[in-house]
Formats: sequence, structure tokens, C-alpha cells
Amino acid sequence: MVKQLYSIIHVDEAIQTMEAGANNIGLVPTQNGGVPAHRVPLYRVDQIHKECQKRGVNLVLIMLTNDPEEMLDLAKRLQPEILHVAGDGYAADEEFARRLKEYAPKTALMQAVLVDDHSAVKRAKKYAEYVDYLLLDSGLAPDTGIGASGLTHDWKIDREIVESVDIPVIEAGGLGPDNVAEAIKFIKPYGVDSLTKTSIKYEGGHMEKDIPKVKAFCEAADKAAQESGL
Ligand SMILES: O=C(O)c1ccccc1NCC(=O)[C@H](O)[C@H](O)COP(=O)(O)O
Repeated sequence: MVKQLYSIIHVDEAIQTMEAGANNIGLVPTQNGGVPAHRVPLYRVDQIHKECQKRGVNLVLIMLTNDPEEMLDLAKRLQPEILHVAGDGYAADEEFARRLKEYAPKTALMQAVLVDDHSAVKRAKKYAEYVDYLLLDSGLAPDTGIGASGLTHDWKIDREIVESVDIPVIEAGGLGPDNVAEAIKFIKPYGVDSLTKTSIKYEGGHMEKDIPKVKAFCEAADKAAQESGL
């Protein structure tokens, strides 16, 4: 089971998160969009990427800008394992997927799907024709994009999506050590993601990973996956 942990800011935090069991390290490279307190300067994204590569962990970069040219420039400059598109006003299309392969041939494309109602199934099936991963998520806030809500949504829709697409699906939205096992057993996703419930929150939107909670999340996810034969 892939365990994806957001939103990493510092190199030491990334190392501790990987040592606690994360296979995907998610962060917000500095861009025109997203929670300002989560933006990571590009030189530090490179440092974190080196630590990921030493450990065989994927670096996942979220795109909260709505400008596809800015996304492609970031992909070209940073060459992450996964580019996660989650802006509030732009979703990847076939042309974007084609151009990403030119700019960053080894970078996989992940599209966030806002699971607000049953129409999410149709959108997910469309994206699945040309992206490499789907991430099913809750909440859409202007200027911050899809996600980071700390809220769950209707898992029945997610299960239907997992059953109807042929690409890997990562489940997100309000997951933590307390409910990740239940989500895995019900939805049977390829991976799970957590931000809010595995982080310590400070004033001004600042957060840092709560390493014991990250460890508990990863252990609970692996146990549930094993019990479900995933
Ligand atoms: O990392 C961020 O700052 C961020 C900001 C806005 C949207 C998404 C963001 N992070 C990426 C994710 O996809 C989250 O991990 C996902 O939404 C889960 O969030 P949560 O419900 O808080 O666990």
C-alpha cells in the first residue's frame, strides 16, 4: 500500500517522514498558488528530492497554480516522480499530458478529483484516459485548490471509481491513523494520503508532520492492506 504524506516543508521533516513509513513525499514547490505557509523554495525541493532518491521514495509535487505553463516549467526544472494537478480552476487535459512527457519524460501525472457528488465518477473516468494516477479528495477552496480540508467525503463514490478505472487511485481527504484502515477495507485503493490528521498545526497556517502519527498512519494502512489482500 502506497502511503503519501503532505505537506512537507523541511529536509529533516522529509527524512523523518520517510523513516516513519512514507513511500510518497508530497509538497508545494513555490508557485503562484496554494497555502503560502506550505510553499517550499526550489533549492530545498532539490535537497528533499535527493533524500527521496537515496531511499527509493517518490517526490510528489502539487500544482495549485492554474497556469499550465507554470506547471510545465516547474516539472522541467524539478523532474519529480509525480506531478499532482489540483488547482481550483485547471485540470490536466490530453495536451497537457503529452507536453509533460516532453518536459519531464520520467514524471508521472496525477490528477486530483474533487469528490463532491456522483458526477465525480464521470470526471474520473475521463481523466483516467490520459493520466497515470487519480487522487480522490475533498474540499475546494479558492486560491488553495482541491484538498487539504481534513474532511472525508462519500466513500461509496470512491469505491465506484476504483472499480471503474484501470489506473492506480490514491484515496485522500480526512484520513488519519483512526480511519485509514476502514477506508482501505471499504474502497480498496492503490494508495492513501494524509495531511491534516498527521500534522501539528501552528498559528498562521504553519504545520509540521507529527511523526508518531505518521508512523501510526503507515502501520495501520499496511496492516489493513495485508488483511484485505491488497
Ligand atoms: O499541501 C498543501 O498545502 C495543499 C494545499 C491545498 C490543497 C492540497 C494540498 N495538499 C495535497 C493533498 O492532496 C492533501 O494531502 C490532501 O488534500 C489530503 O488533505 P487532508 O484532508 O488534510 O488529509
